[in-house]
Amino acid sequence: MLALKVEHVRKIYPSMHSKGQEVLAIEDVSMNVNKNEFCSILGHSGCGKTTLLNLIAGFEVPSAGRIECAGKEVKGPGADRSMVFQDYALFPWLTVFDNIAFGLKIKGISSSEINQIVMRFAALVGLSQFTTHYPHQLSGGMRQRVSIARALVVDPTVLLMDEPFAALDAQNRALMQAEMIRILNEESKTVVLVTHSIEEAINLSDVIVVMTRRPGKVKEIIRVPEPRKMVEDTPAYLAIRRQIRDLIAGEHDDSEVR
Ligand SMILES: Nc1ncnc2c1ncn2[C@@H]1O[C@H](COP(=O)(O)OP(=O)(O)OP(=O)(O)O)[C@@H](O)[C@H]1O
Repeated sequence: MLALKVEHVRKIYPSMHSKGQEVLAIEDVSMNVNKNEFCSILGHSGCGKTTLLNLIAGFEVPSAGRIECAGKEVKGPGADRSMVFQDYALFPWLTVFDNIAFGLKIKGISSSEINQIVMRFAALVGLSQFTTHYPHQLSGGMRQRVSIARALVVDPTVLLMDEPFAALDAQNRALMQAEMIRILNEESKTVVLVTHSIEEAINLSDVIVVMTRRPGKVKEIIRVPEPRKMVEDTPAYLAIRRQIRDLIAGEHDDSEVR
């Protein structure tokens, strides 16, 4: 079953530098993500990865094409899609509990039910002991766990993640990748992840979309042979990493300002 359908999507922005000019960010992007699949988007800086994610989130409107989430056309932000940002985007004046509860309070759910759901998701991300803490009292990895719990608590059809682990050091990044696999084993979800890391994409994904340089188009869609079970440095792992590296390295700079 399809969770997400992106059909021939184009995005043109007005240029931030030259008045009257336009930037063609992505062109004719089509991709499907099945329910409970993990899809990563890889490509050079500026190829339009965040643009694509923002279009799926409904923060931006496509200049052409169409996006559907669970069969419904995306026309703006909605509770069926939640986003995890690189900088966590937590509310600093709210506790961990209230940050996680935020989306539920908007839905008008009773406080006893909210309590139950928040504690379940706090446990899922390993923060049961920290629900009364404030974001500034937490490490980067813990803040990102709060952000993931806050996004999952509303039971979105698609979880969108924009370089969620990029601000973490290498050790915490590896830890969060392992945590993500554990969380998804307990709480099946459709995920679209934007990342710069080929290894992160291989470790987490069922499917990897490699984009061309700007204007970003789909260069290749690669299925990971053994999703979330690939062992680093084995021949199969090295082969897929080489394939993706070659695809990205083979990209010449054909960026244009329209
Ligand atoms: N709001 C905007 N207005 C004008 N141009 C924009 C806007 N947002 C993005 N762009 C341009 O669109 C292109 C794609 O940007 P985008 O941030 O989507 O790329 P990216 O692949 O996510 O980059 P990075 O990997 O560096 O985060 C870039 O040339 C960028 O300058």
